[in-house]
Amino acid sequence: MGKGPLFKPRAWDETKPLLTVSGVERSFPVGGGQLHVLKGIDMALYPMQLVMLKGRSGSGKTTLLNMIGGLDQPNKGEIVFMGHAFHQSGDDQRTQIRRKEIGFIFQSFALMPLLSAWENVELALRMAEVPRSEWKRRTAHCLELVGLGKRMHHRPFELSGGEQQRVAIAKAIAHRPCLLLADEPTAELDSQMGAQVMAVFRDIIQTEQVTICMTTHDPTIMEVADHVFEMVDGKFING
Ligand SMILES: Nc1ncnc2c1ncn2[C@@H]1O[C@H](COP(=O)(O)OP(=O)(O)OP(=O)(O)O)[C@@H](O)[C@H]1O
Repeated sequence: MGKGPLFKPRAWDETKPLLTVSGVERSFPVGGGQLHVLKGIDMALYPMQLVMLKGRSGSGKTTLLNMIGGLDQPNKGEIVFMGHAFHQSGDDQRTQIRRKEIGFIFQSFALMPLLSAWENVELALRMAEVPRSEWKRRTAHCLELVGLGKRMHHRPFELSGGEQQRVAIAKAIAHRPCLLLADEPTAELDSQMGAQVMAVFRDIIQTEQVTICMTTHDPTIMEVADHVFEMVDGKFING
């Protein structure tokens, strides 16, 4: 294993946003017309915040999350992430920034079924081109962080839904992103497992100094947010 600190602490200025969304609009061509999904979104994410997006099904939460993560671009408006203008940059440029600085978690856990928890996390490090010499230490650290120190060599089918989601979290933070985006991460879990996942989120915000932006429908989950944005008809009704 490597020597020295696992990583340098980040020098965040917590008063400066990590990401800003200004006047963002997004529509999709549907049946010869345009479906206006986002109609002028403004938001800011600050370092080490836990932010939630709520809104009825189809209100545009996933569409917004995709744009924040650089997977899609707005028709109008600006998205600036750590000084990078996502609304003006090309696919390759956004992909590079995303690989380095952003982690994704989905409702279904997106694990490789034949690989153990350990191998799943290692795969994420390989994909992010983290030097091989760091894999062992980082993998052990991430799995311990999500409370799976004793289940490192289990494969997904040998783990509960909550444990699988925690492997997915370990995988998403392995390359040490500063922004973690999660689309309904607790939707397939019972309330106890959902609460465990939220406790892990709270923990990694501190230990990894990461910002988390997630969507949810669950009012009890929203109680632990630093800020909740509510989307109605393509706009936020609170700021
Ligand atoms: N690529 C696309 N082409 C056409 N329509 C799309 C596209 N992506 C999303 N939409 C439409 O935009 C609307 C918003 O979808 P979105 O997935 O963002 O909603 P959501 O709030 O995340 O919903 P849910 O809570 O059900 O996940 C929906 O009506 C959807 O059908």
